[in-house]
Amino acid sequence: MISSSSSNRTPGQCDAVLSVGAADPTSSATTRSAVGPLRLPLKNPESFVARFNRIYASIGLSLQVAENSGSLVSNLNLQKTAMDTDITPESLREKKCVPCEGGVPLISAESAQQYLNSLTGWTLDDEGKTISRKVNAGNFVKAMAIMQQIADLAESEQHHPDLHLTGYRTLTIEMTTHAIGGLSENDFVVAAKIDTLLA
Ligand SMILES: C[C@H](O)[C@H](O)[C@H]1CNC2=NC(N)=NC(=O)C2=N1
Repeated sequence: MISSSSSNRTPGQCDAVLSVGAADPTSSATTRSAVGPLRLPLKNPESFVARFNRIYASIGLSLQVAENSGSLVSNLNLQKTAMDTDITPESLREKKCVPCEGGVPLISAESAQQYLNSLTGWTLDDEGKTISRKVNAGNFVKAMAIMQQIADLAESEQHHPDLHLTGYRTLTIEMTTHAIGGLSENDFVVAAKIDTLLA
């Protein structure tokens, strides 16, 4: 039975480790992983995790959810060290967004800070749910052209920013994952690719 350990959690929320390249996220063979809270469906959370692992095993992904609080803490610390060294502008640009209608890991504000180190000019909002970058495009026509480039990128990734053009040339780009009401790795992947567009 999957249970969430802490009383301030919303229903269905647990700690989870998502690994690439190893079935056992605590194994030294694990090369890449992301950790953080995950909101599970309230009905049949076990079958959600089992189905996730069946579907994504073919591309080396595995999801592990904490059964209780204590045991995962040391694993999380171990994974966090591995994850911090994995995030680079290059590694983010190489990734492709994961189709998302919920069920992707939510990235904590603390992990978001690690990701931000690989981006240019992006800031995290106070709630830790959105990252944004403000750009002076020079003039209105250039701002519109940048918006179109970002739109093409977002379509190819199937992950979309909120774009605000104000004061005729100031573009504010916001990334959040609407399906989970916060940040997922998709936001940082698109942000890194936008950085390349703007460089
Ligand atoms: C299936 C498809 O990936 C989803 O509907 C996408 C589309 N683009 C999206 N973009 C963003 N920013 N958040 C989402 O949750 C989202 N959902």
